Amino acid sequence: MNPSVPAGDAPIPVSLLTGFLGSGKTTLLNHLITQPEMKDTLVIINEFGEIGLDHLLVAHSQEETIVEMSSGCLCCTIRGDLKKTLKDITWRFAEGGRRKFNRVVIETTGLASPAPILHTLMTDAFIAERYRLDGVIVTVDAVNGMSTLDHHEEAVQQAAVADRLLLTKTDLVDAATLAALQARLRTLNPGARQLQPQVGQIAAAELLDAGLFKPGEKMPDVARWLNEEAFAEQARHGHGHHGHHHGHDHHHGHDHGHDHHGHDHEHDVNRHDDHIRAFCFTFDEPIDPVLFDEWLSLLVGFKGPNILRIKGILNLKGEALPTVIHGVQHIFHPTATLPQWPSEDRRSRIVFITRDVERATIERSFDAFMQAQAIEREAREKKAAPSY
Ligand SMILES: Nc1nc2c(ncn2[C@@H]2O[C@H](COP(=O)(O)OP(=O)(O)OP(=O)(O)O)[C@@H](O)[C@H]2O)c(=O)[nH]1
Repeated sequence: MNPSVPAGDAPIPVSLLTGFLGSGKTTLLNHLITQPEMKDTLVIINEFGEIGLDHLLVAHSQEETIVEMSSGCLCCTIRGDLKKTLKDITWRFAEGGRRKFNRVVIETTGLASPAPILHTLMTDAFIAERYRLDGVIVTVDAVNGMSTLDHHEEAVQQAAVADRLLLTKTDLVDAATLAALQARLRTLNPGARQLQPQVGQIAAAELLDAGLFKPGEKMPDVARWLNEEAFAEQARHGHGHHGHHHGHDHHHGHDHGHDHHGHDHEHDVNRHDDHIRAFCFTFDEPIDPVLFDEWLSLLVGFKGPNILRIKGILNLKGEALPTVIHGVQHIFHPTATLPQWPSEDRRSRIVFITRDVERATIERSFDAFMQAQAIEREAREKKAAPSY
């Protein structure tokens, strides 16, 4: 982050709304756009060229339809390239030289992993300078959620990178079904806040400003953002990643004509989740910034696609102030220095959500790297020292 960027030019927060087909994204958006908090928000509905998605808010979803809501929220549907749209809108939605929006919500089709969109936001120089990811909001249908997670890896990936997990259609399931889904999602992604909109009804404030930096806020709420407590809590309960809901009958008794999973698929349950790990690392001692950077580059170089998300606060040697890191797979937001430590706790803390990467692998790679570097340094120092 560049602190010299004047406040007026602060990057525009972008929320990504995604979730499996029919999980309630449109219903949610229809409620959101009427709220005063959404004034000056540009909602982009990115259909990736798909047809037949019937969006209530745009009666005829022709290419580039733009609708202005009475709340002041602007909505447009795009079929093309999101990158191009994000570039175009900075001037297309301007009046008298002033941008007409100060926040963007992107709703995307439910079938994809969100990683490519997150990468677009973080890597394209033009976009990364003007926009910043505020949060990933994922709708999970309480009726079909279990089955969707069982059968579609993209759904597992969506849940794993979410900042907010919205459990929709909870009115249609019993308490045990809901509890099992909540527990499964908590295992996948302990840090995400779980919320339950009722037929799309939820306050926009619950979803927006999910990122580290809030407009107008000097000191970000690191504890809320990192939520490492939730990771620790999850580890204490210790059921890690295996079939904690196996014994439950998540048949919910409603016949929606879709539910033929259950007993005969029991062995398949959780097969995608089995790959996902969520854990938090702490380092008591300040970390050498150069070594840390090298280690992290190595790690993401080898394991990049499987490191789904990293968030962390670092105590770097020689730095009085904490540094925050935030990455999605091998792509990192520019690191930021916070104006002060958020609490007495000066340890470095990093939360990881990974796929097929064990906590021990990361731990060992860190230790091995640091040790190897220490040995090399010692050897160099010996060489340099005068011999008597
Ligand atoms: N009972 C109930 N129905 C809901 C709820 N939320 C959404 N629905 C219904 O679920 C269906 C699908 O919702 P949509 O909002 O269209 O879902 P979507 O994710 O936008 O769907 P796609 O854009 O096709 O991926 C609609 O018939 C909604 O009315 C809820 O909380 N309770």
